[in-house]
Order: sequence, then structure tokens, then C-alpha cells
Amino acid sequence: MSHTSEPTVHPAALLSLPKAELHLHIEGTLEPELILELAARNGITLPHPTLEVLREQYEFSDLQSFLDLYYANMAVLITEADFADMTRAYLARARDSGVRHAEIMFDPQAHAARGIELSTAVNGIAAALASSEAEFGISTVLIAAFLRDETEESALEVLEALLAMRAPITGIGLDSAEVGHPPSKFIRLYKRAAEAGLRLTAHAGEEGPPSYVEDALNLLGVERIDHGIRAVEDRILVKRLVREQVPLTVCPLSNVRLRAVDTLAAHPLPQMISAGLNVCINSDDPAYFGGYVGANFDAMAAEFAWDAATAELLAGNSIRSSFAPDARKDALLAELAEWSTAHGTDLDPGQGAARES
Ligand SMILES: Nc1ncnc2[nH]cnc12
Ligand SMILES: [Zn+2]
Repeated sequence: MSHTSEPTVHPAALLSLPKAELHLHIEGTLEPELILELAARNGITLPHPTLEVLREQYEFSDLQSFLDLYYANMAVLITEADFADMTRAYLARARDSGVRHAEIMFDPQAHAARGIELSTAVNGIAAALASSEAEFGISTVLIAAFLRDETEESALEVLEALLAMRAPITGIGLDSAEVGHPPSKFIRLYKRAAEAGLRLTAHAGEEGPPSYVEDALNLLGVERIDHGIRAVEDRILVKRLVREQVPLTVCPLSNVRLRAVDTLAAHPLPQMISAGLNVCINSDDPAYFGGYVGANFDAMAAEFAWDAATAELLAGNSIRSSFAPDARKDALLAELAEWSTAHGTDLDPGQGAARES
């Protein structure tokens, strides 16, 4: 079902494509096996105590049905070592997906609400990130995401605590249940974060209306929008997003599993690319949605018969839209140019596959 005359990019080439992952919840990388291992290690009895029963819970009808399980499973994260092990497991899988830079969100309020010290979560994650470049070849950025279904006061308190402890965070995000919790709830939080020199992103337009995307830009001053797929419903907003080249961190497998879109074939990403939007591909909560960033690329490339130039465009967007230092971006863009030379659209069909296999 090729839509172009160019050869479809080979899955092995997609894995070697140097890319950045900008939308990733570290708690959403807790694989069922690790959940059970940590539960045993910490003497915790889970409501779903076997792998089989736990796996049966991974059928979601919407965002909230997923969030219920996501928050429940966090109960196994108790010590710094738990947070570090979870983070290292993600980095290993991200490396296998060709990720060279990762921007990792965590939910500090969700852990504080369970009585876990902020420093436990921060230090555990940070310990794994500290050796990420040496161990996995992945540079990283840590983002504190605030729960939009909690109050702004709670978010401000936690942000102040993170600043006071000099937590190694580069930015803030806004996640959890979207509808009914508009960006306008968090104006003071984003103002404070901007004053503290933090980079700004927010989930918007996942389940919520296009007006939430507009409000995140206008009221919160975000530099990036996480998801943003419902922006396509508003032509004027799309024009603005194209004009300003606002990065949209799209998560195809997540959108299908949470029923934001009916099927992968109905996903608006191809339409977004054609419109000239600055989109990239991410995994969101890969342990819950059927795959890491490589699987997201594979599924979309197969569904839409993407060529190497489309893969290169998406990877380039991810690198350029990252919060990485300019020197790191330049190095990754140079790697991408090398990949492009090896896998470019002027390549004979099959040549890329032969090189990779
Ligand atoms: N996809 C998602 N949307 C909103 N909040 C989240 N928290 C973790 N994953 C999320
Ligand atoms: Zn998300």
C-alpha cells in the first residue's frame, strides 16, 4: 500500500536512525515483570499478583482507565534503587530503539502522595541518568511533570521543594487527566518555573480540545506541546503551529491504545506531516502501549509505507525540538546526516536492507 514511488524504509534502518525521544513518562516504562520483581523485593502485595492477571489489565478504554493502573503500579517504587533500576531498564530499551537523546518525565506528586520522599525519586532516577551517556550512549534531560487533576497549590509546593533541593531538572510538564483541567489552572506554576529558568512543555490536545493547545501556548508560554493531535480539528490553530513550528511530541501507539484514535490507519500523523507541522514520534508509556519508540516508528512506517526521507524528517524534528545543548544537537544532526547518506531516498531499493542485515 505504498503512497509514494520511493522504497519503504527497512525496519533495521529505522532502528539505526539516530533519534531523540521527547515524550516519555519513566513510570510508564515499568514492565509487568519488573513490577512483580519490585513488589517481591519490597514485600508489597499487589491487587494483580501474577504476570498473567496483571497483563489482563492492559486493555484501556480511555486515558483515565490507563491512569488508574499506571498510578496503582507505582506502589512498587519504594527505594532509590527501585527508581534507578526502572530508569536503567528504560535506557537499555531506548538504546535498542536507536534513541540517542531522551527527555524523561517523572510524576513527583504521585510519589509524594504515597509517602515517598521527593529525594528518593529524584536521586534514584538521577543516579541512572548520570551514567547514561557512558553506559547507553544516550544523553538525557529530566522533566518534572505536574498532575493537572491536582491543585495548582500542590504543584507549586512540589516545584518549590524541587528547586530548594536543587533537583537536576531541566523543565516542567503537565500530565494526567486532561479534560476538565485546562491550562488556565496552572498559570502561576508556569510563571514560577519560567522565572527559575526551566524549560516548559505541557500535554494538550490528547483527549482535550484544540483550545487547550492554544491556551498552553498563550497562557503558559510552553515551548512544546505533548501530543497535540486534536489540534488538527482547528484549521486556524494548525496554521499558527506551522508558522511558529511549535514541536508536537506525537505518540501513535499510545493514541490507539487509549482510543484517542480508532486505528493506526486513522492516525492524523501523516496529515500533520503534510501540513508542515513540526512533529516527532515518541512512546509515552511504552510498557503499557505495546512498544518503545522503535516499535512506534516500525508500526507507522509499515502502515503508511514511509520512505527514508520521512523517517529522517521525523528524527530531525525530534533532535531540533529537544532541550539538549546546541553542541549535542549538532552532533546528533551530523549522525543523522550520515544515516541519510547511507539510507537516502536515492538509494536502490533493498540496498539499505542489505547493509543493515
Ligand atoms: N499519555 C498520558 N497522558 C496524560 N498523562 C499521562 N501520564 C502518563 N501518561 C500520560
Ligand atoms: Zn504523555
